[in-house]
Amino acid sequence: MWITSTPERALTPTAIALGNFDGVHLGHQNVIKPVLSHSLRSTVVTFHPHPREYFSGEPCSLLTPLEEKISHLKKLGIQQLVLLTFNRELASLSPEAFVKEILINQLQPRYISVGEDFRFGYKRQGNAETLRTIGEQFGIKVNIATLETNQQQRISSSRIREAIVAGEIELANELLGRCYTLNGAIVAGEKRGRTIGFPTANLEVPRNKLVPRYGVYVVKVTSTTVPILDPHPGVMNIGMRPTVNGKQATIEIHLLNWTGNLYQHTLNVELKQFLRPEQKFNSLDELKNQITRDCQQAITIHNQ
Ligand SMILES: Cc1cc2nc3c(=O)[nH]c(=O)nc-3n(C[C@H](O)[C@H](O)[C@H](O)COP(=O)(O)O)c2cc1C
Ligand SMILES: Nc1ncnc2c1ncn2[C@@H]1O[C@H](COP(=O)(O)OP(=O)(O)O)[C@@H](O)[C@H]1O
Repeated sequence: MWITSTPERALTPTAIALGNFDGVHLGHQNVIKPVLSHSLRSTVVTFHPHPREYFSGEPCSLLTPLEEKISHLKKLGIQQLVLLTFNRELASLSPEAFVKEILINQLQPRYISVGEDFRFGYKRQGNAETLRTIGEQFGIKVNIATLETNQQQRISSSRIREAIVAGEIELANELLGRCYTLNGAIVAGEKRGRTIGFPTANLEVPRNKLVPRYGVYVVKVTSTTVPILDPHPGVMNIGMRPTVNGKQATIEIHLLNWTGNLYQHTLNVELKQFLRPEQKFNSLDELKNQITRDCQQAITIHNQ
């Protein structure tokens, strides 16, 4: 849901300012352009925690955890993110009560845009048309966006999640309209990588980030905290490292033809292609030979 709202009341329930309210940062171009008049702010409204988490009672892994969502929305020039706490009280509001108590009383929107399949209110009783009808009574224009499709199928987050879990990263990227990205800080590992000629930076992602299928990927890496070539090509292994009897899953990145220190820095890793599943090799030499081949394949793919 996207709402253009006035600023005074929008700071309840929880509003996260994404940028300068006098203007909008447009991605990396560093252009500041005033686009809104009459103090309206472009606002994205989302539920937090995710309704799926609320109903299942279990933490669920997400395509875009909150921090990452904020970063994407900032790049798009959205000025404010509003989080509605999804709890029993919110879930029990009728569609009319949701519109009046949450939207009208607190956000004061002038214009709302939702997707065709939007559902809201107790037991998902309200839909996009309901919102339009109720909105009209309050002078709010409701835009109903038609759904994007791919191969005649609706693009849904569950379809994207399935592709990521299956390692079908190119399909996931096509459906997302951008590359699936892992963000996090680089932490110390067992310092073995450097001894086999392939130092690998260990990435720590948020606990609720959906981790792709275990295996080796071609990646592109950017960072705002370290002067690496932007974006820099690399290879990434996700998994248990059976060759070295790893005890827990790690996400490790080797940057091609690069040396430097990445500890404590933050990397954004864009997944481009799945190369192969993880394997248990009989020796470190065999592993090293395979990683050499992975790097060669990655260079070919990057040059295409
Ligand atoms: C491109 C690439 C492919 C890898 N493939 C495998 C693999 O198939 N099997 C495996 O056990 N470990 C694999 N690894 C992980 C290595 O075992 C790991 O990087 C090495 O043990 C160094 O670990 P350290 O960073 O904790 O020192 C791979 C690493 C990279 C960078
Ligand atoms: N090309 C490179 N790719 C990834 N990390 C590199 C590279 N060159 C140097 N490094 C440094 O080496 C570290 C990884 O070395 P490694 O021996 O695998 O140690 P660790 O087990 O602590 O990850 C990285 O965190 C980074 O600081």
